[in-house]
Amino acid sequence: MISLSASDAVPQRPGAAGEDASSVGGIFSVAGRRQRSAQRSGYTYRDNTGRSDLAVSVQNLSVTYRTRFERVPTFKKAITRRQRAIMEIQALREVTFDVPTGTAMGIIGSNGAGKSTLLRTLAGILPPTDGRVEVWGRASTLLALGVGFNVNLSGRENVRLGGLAAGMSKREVEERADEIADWAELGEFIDAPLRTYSSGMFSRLAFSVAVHMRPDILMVDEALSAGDAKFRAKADAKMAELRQSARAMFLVSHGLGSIKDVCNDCIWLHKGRVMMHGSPDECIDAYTEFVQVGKTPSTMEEI
Ligand SMILES: Nc1ncnc2c1ncn2[C@@H]1O[C@H](COP(=O)(O)OP(=O)(O)OP(=O)(O)O)[C@@H](O)[C@H]1O
Repeated sequence: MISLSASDAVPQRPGAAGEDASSVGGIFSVAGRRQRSAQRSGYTYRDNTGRSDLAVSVQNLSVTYRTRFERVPTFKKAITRRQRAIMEIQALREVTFDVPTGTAMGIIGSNGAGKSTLLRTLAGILPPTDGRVEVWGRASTLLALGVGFNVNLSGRENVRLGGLAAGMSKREVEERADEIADWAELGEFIDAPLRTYSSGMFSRLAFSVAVHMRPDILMVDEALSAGDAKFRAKADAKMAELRQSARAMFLVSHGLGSIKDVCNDCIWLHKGRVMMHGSPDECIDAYTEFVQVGKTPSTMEEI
């Protein structure tokens, strides 16, 4: 999983070489301003009334990260002159697919395949370097756990912050803050600063905020891994419920079992390219064969 805030990488796109990735996003939920901001760059957010058949359309999408770093090759050169270097990483290469309404799409692939990058681009957090992304409806994303949270604020205050950042009005946030806090089942910790939370408590709060946005499109990136068994069961039930009401759902996971359980469509990415788009069964079969692992209980949980 990647960190949104700590990155010095810049997703490269024509005419925008200096823009910082964090300026178009950086929190677990995206709506309104961020989606409109990304709109200028090949990402188009439309309201959910535009089309009934499609939730997302991705055409020839490429994303390249550009990272600047100081290179200090020798002691002598370090004294005389620092060298600046730029590293380019092509995270997605000409990715094309459509997502009909009602789809729960699993995204699988090895480490570094481009799964999180794809999700972040669909959410409008990263602008495409090339190609187009069209999204019909409000996306609520659960990308990296707790990214965007302020650890010095209480859980309740973060709920309000998260809601506003996700594009909810102040009234909506006030109306739903208690419900979100209750669902997370944090007891009196809800009023304690986040720095006192365990990672599982963090994940409960982040998940609760994301799913209570009543998103048209829900994006989940291995978010449930930190929760305990009871929380995972509750989160699974919530995801099943959302799958009925949301226009589409995306799930990135190394747990192939959850992809199989939750999803009805799948994409297998490898080195930024789509290797296969098909049913979860087909993609998991091809992927496990490709990486030469059997479908044992442990590999279905984690590859
Ligand atoms: N902020 C960044 N700056 C520079 N390169 C990045 C950044 N984030 C991702 N990358 C690179 O982009 C490629 C795709 O990364 P990404 O995180 O999308 O893969 P992933 O499939 O989600 O991996 P994992 O399963 O390990 O979480 C990798 O080569 C990675 O090194």
